[in-house]
Amino acid sequence: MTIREHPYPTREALAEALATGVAAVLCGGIATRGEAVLAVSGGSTPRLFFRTLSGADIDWARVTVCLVDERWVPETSERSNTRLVRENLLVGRAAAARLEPLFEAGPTAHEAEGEVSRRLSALPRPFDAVILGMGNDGHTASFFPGGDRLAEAIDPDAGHRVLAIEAPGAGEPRITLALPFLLEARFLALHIEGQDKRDTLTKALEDGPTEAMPVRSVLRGRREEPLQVFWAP
Ligand SMILES: O=C1O[C@H](COP(=O)(O)O)[C@@H](O)[C@H](O)[C@H]1O
Repeated sequence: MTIREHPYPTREALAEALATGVAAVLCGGIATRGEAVLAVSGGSTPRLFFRTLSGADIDWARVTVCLVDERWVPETSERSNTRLVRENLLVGRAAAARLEPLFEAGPTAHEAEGEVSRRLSALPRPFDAVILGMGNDGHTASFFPGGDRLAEAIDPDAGHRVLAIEAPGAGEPRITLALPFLLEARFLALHIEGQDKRDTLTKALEDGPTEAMPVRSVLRGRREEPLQVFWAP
């Protein structure tokens, strides 16, 4: 896959640029399909981008937001990616958007996998925009090194599935969209900040097993359009 890099001098400038680009893609999706789907990552990096995007002039009532992965914790937990999205993206103008959460209260991630997969597979595809993050262990979404179902999750022929997954470095059980959901997106971005993540990306772009740095499944994935890498120190 071609990789196009967009370095910015500050995190604020990055958030503005990424939000402007994503807003344009969502408006395009609404114009052509009548609705748009945005899949975002959790963790700590996207907060400022979310806040910036939430003020964009979009017909948010026609936008569905989902996560690319979720930690299997309720929204009362500070670790909840859904909570991050609710508190930082689905505010202001973007409060009109519809959220399709990955977490379900009650069942385990494994038990919920079928139902969550059914809900996500019902969304219009390809998704208009998918924004990935990356950890310094080389994970993206919940494709963690050592994940018990990593091979299934990064299988390009996995189909539009959602998988429960556990890994030593993941903290808690996870649920993640499988690779095909990500690679087919109209706009696919990797959003990373800090020199450490730049160095991790440089390493991931070198030769080596995909399983050791699962972000390579995206970097090496089959896709016509480039992967847009947004980085700021
Ligand atoms: O656990 C997760 O981590 C990654 C990276 O998070 P960050 O805190 O380093 O920004 C994130 O992309 C993923 O969605 C999340 O579940």
